[in-house]
Amino acid sequence: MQPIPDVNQRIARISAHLHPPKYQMEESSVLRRANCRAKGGAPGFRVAILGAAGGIGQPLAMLMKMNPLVSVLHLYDVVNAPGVTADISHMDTGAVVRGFLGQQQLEAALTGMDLVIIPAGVPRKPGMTRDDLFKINAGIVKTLCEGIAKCCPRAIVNLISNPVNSTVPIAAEVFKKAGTYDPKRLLGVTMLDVVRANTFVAEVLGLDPRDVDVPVVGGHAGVTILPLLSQVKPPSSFTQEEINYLTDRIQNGGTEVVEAKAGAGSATLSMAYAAVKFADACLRGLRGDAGVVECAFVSSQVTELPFFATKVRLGRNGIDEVYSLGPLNEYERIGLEKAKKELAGSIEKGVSFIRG
Ligand SMILES: NC(=O)c1ccc[n+]([C@@H]2O[C@H](COP(=O)([O-])OP(=O)(O)OC[C@H]3O[C@@H](n4cnc5c(N)ncnc54)[C@H](O)[C@@H]3O)[C@@H](O)[C@H]2O)c1
Ligand SMILES: O=C(O)C[C@H](O)C(=O)O
Repeated sequence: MQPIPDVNQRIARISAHLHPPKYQMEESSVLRRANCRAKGGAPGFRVAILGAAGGIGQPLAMLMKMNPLVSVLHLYDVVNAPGVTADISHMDTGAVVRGFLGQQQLEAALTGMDLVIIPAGVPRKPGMTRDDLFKINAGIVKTLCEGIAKCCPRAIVNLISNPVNSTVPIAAEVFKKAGTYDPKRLLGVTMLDVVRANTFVAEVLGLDPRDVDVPVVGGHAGVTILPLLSQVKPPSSFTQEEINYLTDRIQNGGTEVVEAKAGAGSATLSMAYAAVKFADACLRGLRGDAGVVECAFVSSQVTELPFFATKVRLGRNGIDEVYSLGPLNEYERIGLEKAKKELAGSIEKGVSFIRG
């Protein structure tokens, strides 16, 4: 007996859903939502994660799917984006999730985005510096930023890929070349240094880390990571031994994780937590919340260097204000000179990569 036509159509539809064409995740997920009358268009921001299938990208995607400020979440990677997208999309939170695989889907992933978070690129192995990642990650960041300049030039960009001290200048140069550069919208993510500093200082002081605020300035590698222990809140005093221990541990927190993972990568879970904390601050700023202040590596006139990490106030257009360093003690002034020396070279390396 011939099946009646509308049963045939239903079978075809179900079969298409069970066996979606490999490179058409976007179309198949739109179809599925249409058929199920999924509710889209909830108020909120559109966020893309580039490198979403990686060690940072996956927990970051999960945490962003849980963020009530996010209405649309685009997950882009050159591998495994379909699996991560299918998995995350089953979470019963508001954001609509769409996956994008490979360079040919980059533009679709970026179009219309308010915030783009970039954890794409290779991580360190024991014995490597972050600068050793430049060779591979510089090109990745360049390509992704060219896509941003073309498809969502007004998006806020949170750049995680290392070496941050060079990749942020690379991104700025790409945007300048495209005529889209807005220094208020490009932020290198140094939040993990603050998260670590809060944790380690709280341990020493015997406090809850949630009650501690440590400004960390400079950049995101070794001596360029400069915790300002004289400005810790609540106001606290430390012995010289505690200052040496804390400064060293905060500056080498990344290496501590790289060594403990013994070849299996660098910080991913604490980084995803830090990235979400920072992205949430950017989204609250975009929403118009007052007094949203976090540390980030940004275009700056605080020192003679063109980029520097300090506290910044986030608003509807990205960075509303870059704060000065505040009073430093002698130990911090010496640290600042060391940090600036190394930062100058890393920034120049990023700029030259684009300018040639
Ligand atoms: N800023 C920070 O505080 C901080 C902290 C931790 C790690 N990181 C850096 O973040 C980066 C990612 O770390 P991870 O542990 O997630 O690495 P990972 O290797 O686990 O994941 C990286 C992901 O990027 C993807 N990728 C590679 N090339 C791409 C491209 N052209 N377009 C899109 N995606 C691409 C890979 O497929 C992979 O899924 C590293 O450079 C690491 O050093 C920065
Ligand atoms: O240390 C690394 O290479 C990753 C990251 O920059 C970190 O600080 O954990």
